[in-house]
Amino acid sequence: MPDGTLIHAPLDCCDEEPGLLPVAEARARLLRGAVPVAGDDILAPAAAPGRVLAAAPRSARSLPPFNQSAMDGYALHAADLVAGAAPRILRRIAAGEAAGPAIGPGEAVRVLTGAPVPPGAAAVVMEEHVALRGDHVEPRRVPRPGGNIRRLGEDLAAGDVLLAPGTRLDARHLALLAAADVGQVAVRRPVRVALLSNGDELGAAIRDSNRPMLAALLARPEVAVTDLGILPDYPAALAAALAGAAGNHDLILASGGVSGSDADHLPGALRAAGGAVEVLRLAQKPGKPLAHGRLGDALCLFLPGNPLAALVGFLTLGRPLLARLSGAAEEAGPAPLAAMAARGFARKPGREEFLPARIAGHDTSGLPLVEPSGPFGSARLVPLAAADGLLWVPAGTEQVRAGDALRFHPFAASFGLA
Ligand SMILES: Nc1nc2c(c(=O)[nH]1)N[C@H]1C(S)=C(S)[C@@H](COP(=O)(O)OP(=O)(O)OC[C@H]3O[C@@H](n4cnc5c(N)ncnc54)[C@H](O)[C@@H]3O)O[C@H]1N2
Ligand code: MOO
Repeated sequence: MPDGTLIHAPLDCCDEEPGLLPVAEARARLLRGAVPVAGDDILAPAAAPGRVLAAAPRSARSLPPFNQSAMDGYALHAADLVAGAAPRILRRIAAGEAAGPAIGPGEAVRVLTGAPVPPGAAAVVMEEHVALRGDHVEPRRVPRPGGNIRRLGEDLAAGDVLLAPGTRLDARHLALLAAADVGQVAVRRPVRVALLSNGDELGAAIRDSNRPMLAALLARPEVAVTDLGILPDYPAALAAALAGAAGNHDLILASGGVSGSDADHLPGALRAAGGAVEVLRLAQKPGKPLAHGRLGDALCLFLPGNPLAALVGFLTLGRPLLARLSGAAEEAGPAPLAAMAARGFARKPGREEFLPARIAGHDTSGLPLVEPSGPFGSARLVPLAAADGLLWVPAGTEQVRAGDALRFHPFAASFGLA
């Protein structure tokens, strides 16, 4: 855990600065102090998309709930699964109707997709594969035993576990829960996040772009946000706001005022409020300065002020931290896609880099060809808005050449951005 110490690495250089912390190590440190929120909500599944399961729901029924026809056709007895058979059609069963009595040799039943097949039926022959002669059916293609019948319980037995705790419920899970007749699920209560921006300049000379960006990133069913607005560069006011928020939030998320200058007050304010804080300098570009800590039961994550740096810090560290707090099983997020550099560019080695990039085309195998969407700058929002995702460049790379294999985080797939 952070111990209240402010760590100031030397500021005399930038990308070659020694001792920068790898992002993976920073993520591990943040997650070490984070446990899922305690407390469940009991909800109807339809009210719970996006929420994280706290307990494993069990199926209230077997699936399929009875032997069911998978096709429009004719249910046949095992004795009639031979060439030349011509059983008599006894009746018709549609989906939702009762199966009725058993059939014997020489007997068939007209069945529609989803209908129960009668006892004694060994297979269903599709209607396209028969000839009808009066009230007799002649299979032209003999189905294999069991053919076109979905067997009772072949997918699930009543009482089976449907989903693991930690599952973030999405449309697929809602369909399964509905089919299995699950009326209620236990989900973790939302993670309570207090969001603030820090800086005297905000709202006047500079508009606050980080708060709406972070609020949009936090606008998810498993998160409940309190917007604390813009707080001034006044340590006592900052400390009071942090102390006030800590009592009833799981996470205080801020941006600005972390890089350690005489105008950066957030880490000091957290200490003054009685919290523990660790200021990090990450081998990440953008998003080098960052602080994290704890005040009472609330975790704190202070992102850098430059908007692109705040975004990258949120995506690489804030997202996994929120996932941990929410109890979600997936923490690292999806792996980046394989991509290829559409053109070359030089860079300073030393920090792994997340560059706003666009997909310029695809190679013959479908691999995306990506290139920076504009000049880089951690305060530049225009190339970010024009990007399709973030291109990831390893820390050691000095020169990217056209055709180089790269990794690319599409905004939608990797970060859930619309
Ligand atoms: N001497 C050094 N200066 C800086 C370093 C460094 O290592 N040595 N690091 C630079 C890097 S990298 C970043 S990123 C920033 C981070 O600074 P802070 O987190 O302390 O943020 P501020 O100084 O408060 O603001 C930086 C920049 O961002 C603007 N800002 C702040 N909040 C918002 C907001 N909510 N919406 C829009 N813009 C915001 C602020 O006005 C500043 O322009 O430090 C570098 N400096
Ligand atoms: O790394 Mo800063 O975070 O470049 O903007």
